Amino acid sequence: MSVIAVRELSRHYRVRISGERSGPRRLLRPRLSTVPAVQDVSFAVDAGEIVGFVGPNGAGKTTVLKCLSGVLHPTSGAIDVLGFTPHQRQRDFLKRITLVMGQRNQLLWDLPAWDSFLANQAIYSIGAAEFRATTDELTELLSLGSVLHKPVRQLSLGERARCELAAAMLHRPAVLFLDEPTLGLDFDAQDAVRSFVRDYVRRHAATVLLTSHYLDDITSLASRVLIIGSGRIAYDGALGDLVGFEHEERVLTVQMETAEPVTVPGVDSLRQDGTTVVIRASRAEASAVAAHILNHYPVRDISIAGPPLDDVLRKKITKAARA
Ligand SMILES: Nc1ncnc2c1ncn2[C@@H]1O[C@H](COP(=O)(O)OP(=O)(O)OP(=O)(O)O)[C@@H](O)[C@H]1O
Repeated sequence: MSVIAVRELSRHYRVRISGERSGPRRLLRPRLSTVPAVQDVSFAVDAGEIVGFVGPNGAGKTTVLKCLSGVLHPTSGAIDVLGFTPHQRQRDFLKRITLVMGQRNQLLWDLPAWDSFLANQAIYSIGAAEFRATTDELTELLSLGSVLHKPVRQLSLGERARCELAAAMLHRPAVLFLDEPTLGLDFDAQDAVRSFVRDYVRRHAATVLLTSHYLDDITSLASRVLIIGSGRIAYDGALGDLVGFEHEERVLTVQMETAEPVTVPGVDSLRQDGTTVVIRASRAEASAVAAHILNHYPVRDISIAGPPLDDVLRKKITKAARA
């Protein structure tokens, strides 16, 4: 059963064209043009799925997430989230979703995060027992501890990001729209956010739509990806299928006994660093390349693998950007 259903969603922005008129005419009757940010986007997400939503800058990801969370009204098309029409912003809808943006700013700067949590408790009418249980759970999952009681301005970026995430989750949403949740964080903080999302989904069977330019977020959390390019969906399917589909390339990593330079006839993509040789070859050529090296050079170890998932995804995103 779909928790999110989007049918032929389009969202345009009206923007002022600068420089075409001058003086009072420019202010009174500005010339406007239409930017089609998202066009005819359709997809559905089932309960408990984590779907990665990726694409180049300006492809329309944030616009779709804002439409799904009711911040923006679609220009045309239909959206259903948990049986609600998001732009109607019904209270029961808002209590079951969250939108987390990379540039977060819901915590009050001069106060401890705990005070903002209390404000959210009132906004979402969370009962005392539920608030205690949820804050205990979030404190454990996000390792918040003493951080909650220091003024937010004294926190590191990573500590602040974890508090912001917790603040956005106090009402235990069933659907999470996460827009660049690890933006600007160091590796440890990125890991903390990822394992939080994984655990939260497991505990609460939540549904997640996640955008990120850090492809590690996508490959470590999502089993399915939506790729958007120039406002249109370019791919919707399992991550595994994407790899299988594009997976024509093989990467041979060879550990040589000596640092003697290696050459393979007909192969351009060969990098050698001392005794380590890395060769990219087509799937059809890979075994012949391996045989050539084994026959002509002293080899300590050889492995053949597909390209890293990140590479496959990156290529697909670049292709979507050009389409
Ligand atoms: N308020 C706005 N007014 C006019 N145009 C806008 C507005 N917001 C977004 N756009 C345009 O709509 C398009 C899609 O923007 P959007 O922010 O949805 O992309 P994105 O995929 O989230 O990009 P990024 O990865 O850079 O965050 C872009 O061309 C952007 O310039």
